[in-house]
Amino acid sequence: MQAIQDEIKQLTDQLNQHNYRYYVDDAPSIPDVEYDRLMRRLQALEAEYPELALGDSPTQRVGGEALSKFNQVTHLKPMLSLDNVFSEEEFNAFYKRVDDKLAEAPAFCCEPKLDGLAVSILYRDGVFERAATRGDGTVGEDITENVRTIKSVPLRLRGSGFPPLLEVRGEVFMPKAAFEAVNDKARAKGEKLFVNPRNAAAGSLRQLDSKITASRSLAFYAYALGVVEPETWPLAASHFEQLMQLKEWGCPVSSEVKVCADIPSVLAYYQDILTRRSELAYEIDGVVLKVNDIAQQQTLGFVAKAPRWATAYKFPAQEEITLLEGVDFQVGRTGAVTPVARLQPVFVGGVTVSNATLHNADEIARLGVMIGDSVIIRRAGDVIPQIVAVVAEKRPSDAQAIQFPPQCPVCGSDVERVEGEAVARCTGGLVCEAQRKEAIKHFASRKALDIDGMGDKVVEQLIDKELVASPADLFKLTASAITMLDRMGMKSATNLVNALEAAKQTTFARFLYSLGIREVGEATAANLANYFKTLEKLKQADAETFMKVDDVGVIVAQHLVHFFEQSHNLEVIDGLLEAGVNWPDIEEVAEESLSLKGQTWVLTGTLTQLNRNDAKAKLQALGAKVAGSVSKNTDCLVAGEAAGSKLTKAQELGVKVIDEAELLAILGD
Ligand SMILES: NC(=O)c1ccc[n+]([C@@H]2O[C@H](COP(=O)([O-])OP(=O)(O)OC[C@H]3O[C@@H](n4cnc5c(N)ncnc54)[C@H](O)[C@@H]3O)[C@@H](O)[C@H]2O)c1
Ligand SMILES: [Zn+2]
Repeated sequence: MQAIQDEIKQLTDQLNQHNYRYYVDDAPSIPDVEYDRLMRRLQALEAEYPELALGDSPTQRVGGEALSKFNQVTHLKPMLSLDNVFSEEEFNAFYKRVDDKLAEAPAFCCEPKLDGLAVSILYRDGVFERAATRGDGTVGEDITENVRTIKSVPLRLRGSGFPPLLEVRGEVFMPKAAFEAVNDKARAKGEKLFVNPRNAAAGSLRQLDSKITASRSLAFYAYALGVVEPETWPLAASHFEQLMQLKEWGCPVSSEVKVCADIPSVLAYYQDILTRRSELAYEIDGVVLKVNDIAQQQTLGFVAKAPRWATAYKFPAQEEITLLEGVDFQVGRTGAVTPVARLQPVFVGGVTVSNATLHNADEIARLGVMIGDSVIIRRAGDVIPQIVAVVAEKRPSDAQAIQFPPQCPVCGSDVERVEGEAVARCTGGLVCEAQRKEAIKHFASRKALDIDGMGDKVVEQLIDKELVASPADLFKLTASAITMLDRMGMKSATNLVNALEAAKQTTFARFLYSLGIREVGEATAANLANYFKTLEKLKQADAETFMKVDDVGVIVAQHLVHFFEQSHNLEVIDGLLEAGVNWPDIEEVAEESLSLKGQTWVLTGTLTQLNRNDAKAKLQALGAKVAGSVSKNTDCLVAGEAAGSKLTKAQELGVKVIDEAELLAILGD
């Protein structure tokens, strides 16, 4: 008996604490299902041992206290909660309880259970007068100014026939799109996110500054009449007709509201809404089933905190609680190292979830999550499962911080995280199995070694069939090996071998670019080639020397140093040189003797003989800077075929313009 008493006390305290966080702070620390489990346990104990129920039992009370920062409003008629059922069996039991008390079988008005918060809005002579939260059901908070900002709430009723005093009750909620937008904004600022649209709606509505509420895109659906004065005012005799009446007066009502006459049609309604749940523009957590006939409702009456004539038939939860057992690190095809949460498997959103992405180090820091923590998982619709919060009070004493591995779990290369960047990356682009396909696609691409016929599909097959593991392997391919690929005859295979042979003849700039060093694009590669002239000199450079090159700042310099420090990268380079990749020497010319030294050139239109990148590299080799747009500082514009706005601008500014033939002459080609 003592044990039961202790458990009741513990559950009561716990639930009251959770109520406070949920209703007062708008910041629940456990998911609703967990709360519902605790509540059901307490209800079961109190039913068995009524004498042990405590005076402050949450089973007997609605919601939470009204916040004192708002003016308080006493409701003219209490705002109650709803009982709930979680299964067809429980629904049948509810139906039976209702049916037993009625002379005639009930029909139900079925409505989506919007996941927001209840508000009461008073209209006097059709004019919006006052709005309040439900609060503890008796006393709510005055949020008139905030509700006034919600566009779907009418400030004046339409038409005629409304009573002199009309209370409209309904749900204020945040549509899914607005929820995503609010959280995206908060994420960008590194602020705390709202766990779900309900919390976002509650947090946005219960603001002292109604400007904040106005900025949050809240919406409203009416779902009931409250007080009507005079009481004798003629009203429709069914709940559904009353809702349609509200709609005529200008109050928005969900278009999903429907009357179902028997059990099978109620169950079909439930299934239908559940199936379409993820398509709806707003979050719902079930359907609400209300005895439609008002006279029947009156016969049934109320229990402590809810009507007997209605119930919420809840959907499977989209948020659950589980344990973070560990974190694995996955390497993506671009080298991004992504932490993936390994979870104790949990059934949520209709599936069993055992993994969730943790995105990156910033996300881990924002959540403050540790291994061993209890975490709240959210899986809504087809969206990938997310860890939305940590249940701080459940943290075990041996919880461990999440450490990013210093080395790539796939290839062992260093993992680097550049300051100011969220993503950590494996630096072994050329050797990392995870990145192999992307690295070799890049190596073969047009601006790199430009291997004709070596498209993405070909690269993927070469790697999948294990014909190629590193760039140097490409040059060992024989035509007969290549014919093993899909749709590769002897002729195309021979062409590809020839293209590989031709691609060995390259330029130093292209070669550097082909290595895929982070943030070394073609322009930077060209600048590096021109500056260092030889691979030997470049390999030995330190960060300071790299930074003397145009376009190379601290970060790129670090990437370069890091790249050439790692022996496996040097091995790949040696392999390529051995395979015969070569380039003409860049002549050691005195800087001053460069013919285009100090000039700024711009290329536009289509060049027919040279490709744009080669033209650029050659101009740079002569000392010119090649810019992307024309300004008064431009020395010369090369206008290819079909040149457009840049040509017009150059002419306007009086900049010298030449065509491709003249360019070729200057380049000496
Ligand atoms: N996670 C937590 O810590 C925590 C704490 C407290 C409460 N809760 C959650 O809140 C629930 C209890 O809250 P509650 O008392 O507000 O009950 P409820 O949300 O289960 O049901 C009543 C409410 O449903 C809403 N509603 C939506 N659509 C409606 C419609 N068409 N017709 C009528 N009402 C509609 C109204 O706001 C009404 O007040 C719990 O079951 C739990 O899931 C969670
Ligand atoms: Zn790697």
